Amino acid sequence: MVFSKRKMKHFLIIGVLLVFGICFYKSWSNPPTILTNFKENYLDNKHSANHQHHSASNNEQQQALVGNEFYTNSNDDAENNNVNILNNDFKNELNQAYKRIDLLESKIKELERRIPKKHPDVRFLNYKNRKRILITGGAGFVGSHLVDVLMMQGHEVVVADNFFTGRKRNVEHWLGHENFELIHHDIVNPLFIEVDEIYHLASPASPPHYMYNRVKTIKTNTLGTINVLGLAKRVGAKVLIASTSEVYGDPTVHPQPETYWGHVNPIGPRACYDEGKRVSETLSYAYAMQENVNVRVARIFNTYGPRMHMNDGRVVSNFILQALQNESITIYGNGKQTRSFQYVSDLIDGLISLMASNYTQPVNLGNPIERTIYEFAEIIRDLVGGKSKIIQTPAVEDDPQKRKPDITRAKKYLNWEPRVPLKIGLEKTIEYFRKELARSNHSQRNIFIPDVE
Ligand SMILES: O=c1ccn([C@@H]2O[C@H](COP(=O)(O)OP(=O)(O)O[C@H]3OC[C@@H](O)[C@H](O)[C@H]3O)[C@@H](O)[C@H]2O)c(=O)[nH]1
Repeated sequence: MVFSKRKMKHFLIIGVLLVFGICFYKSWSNPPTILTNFKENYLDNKHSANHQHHSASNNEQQQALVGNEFYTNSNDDAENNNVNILNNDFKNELNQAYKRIDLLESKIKELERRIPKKHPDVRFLNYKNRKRILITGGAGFVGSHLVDVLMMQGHEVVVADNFFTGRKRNVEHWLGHENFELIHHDIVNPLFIEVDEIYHLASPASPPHYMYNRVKTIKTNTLGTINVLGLAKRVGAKVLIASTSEVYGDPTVHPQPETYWGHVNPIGPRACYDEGKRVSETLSYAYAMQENVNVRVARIFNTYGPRMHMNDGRVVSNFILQALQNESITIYGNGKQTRSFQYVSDLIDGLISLMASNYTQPVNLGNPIERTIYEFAEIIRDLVGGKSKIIQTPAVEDDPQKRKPDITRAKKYLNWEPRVPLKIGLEKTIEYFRKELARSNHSQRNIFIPDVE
């Protein structure tokens, strides 16, 4: 049988209408559970709302329809329970989603705070006056403050750091600046770059840090210094070696002038650092005499200030953190041992003056105002204003009993002396640690591990 095109079209339309009709009838007479509930309850509620609550506003009626009561009016308990569970699950999920959004927002805010809005305005130096300066350990406490000053002066600064005690955070405000470069490099391995000056600060400096891996501390101060002096020799750079008051050991001369040869235990727990620095000085003068390398040696005394590590372990950070948290302030030994503390900005001025000078012998850089460790604990407790007790714990081995720099040389050849009073410097440092504590408590609370798949 042959149908015309027109008839075929009619059959097709009738067929489609039939299929739709059957589907519609089925879904209305036997709809899924939730639809059934909705249909019945909607009609029931509408009916009772019309008859019993004529005065209720439209708003109230709507709330009755969409709220929990909507489901509790159902006759089918099992279905009703299922719907309640679904409803609670949905609410829980929604609450969790809100919490996650809150956490994400606080995380984003924290990240935004860390993105520098704009680099600090540095001075412009012309090609003739601008130097390319390498700072080993430039992401550390002292190094990063030196970076700031040299960058502000308009120089090009290259930081090489292995981030053992240094932190990217200390220099992150310079990342992306055209005059700044950060290299993840351990100076125990040679470095081949072109520079005019080198500040060699790379080495852990706090006793617990330098004792943590003694062999590595010796390598850094011997092989590391050889690599720096070799680089200086190759490219004709001037180099400043960061030495330490620890080269005087537990001194028998007081205060300590640079001419004093020291009193060091070569096999004691501090030897990796103090003997390491003594070899570092020896290497510097060997390269100066034999290879004509232009060296400067700074003997740095106890220094404190912002950007010290929370886990630094030295007396200033320990006492401040203990006082801020109302914990006991722990003195190692009887507290009669002395130290002289300089603020970090004074040290940076001294380092830059020494590099710029023609003076090639070692120079002490430190604050000559001496205090016992017990006095120091009291000063910090009073400045912080807490109620910490001051307690004594066992003395540490080979702890130098007296230390105070003779700064006659620095005054004479560098025209340098410390300017920041202890109280002012400590207040800035306390403020820094207060913020660090708040920050670490905050980030501990907000540890966020996304579980989105
Ligand atoms: O919690 C503490 C920490 C330290 N101390 C004492 O405080 C004094 C200073 O100790 P630090 O650990 O701060 O530093 P030290 O003077 O021993 O060594 C420092 O010397 C000069 C720098 O070159 C070095 O950075 C560092 O080695 C020591 O007598 C130490 O025993 C405490 O009584 N309690």
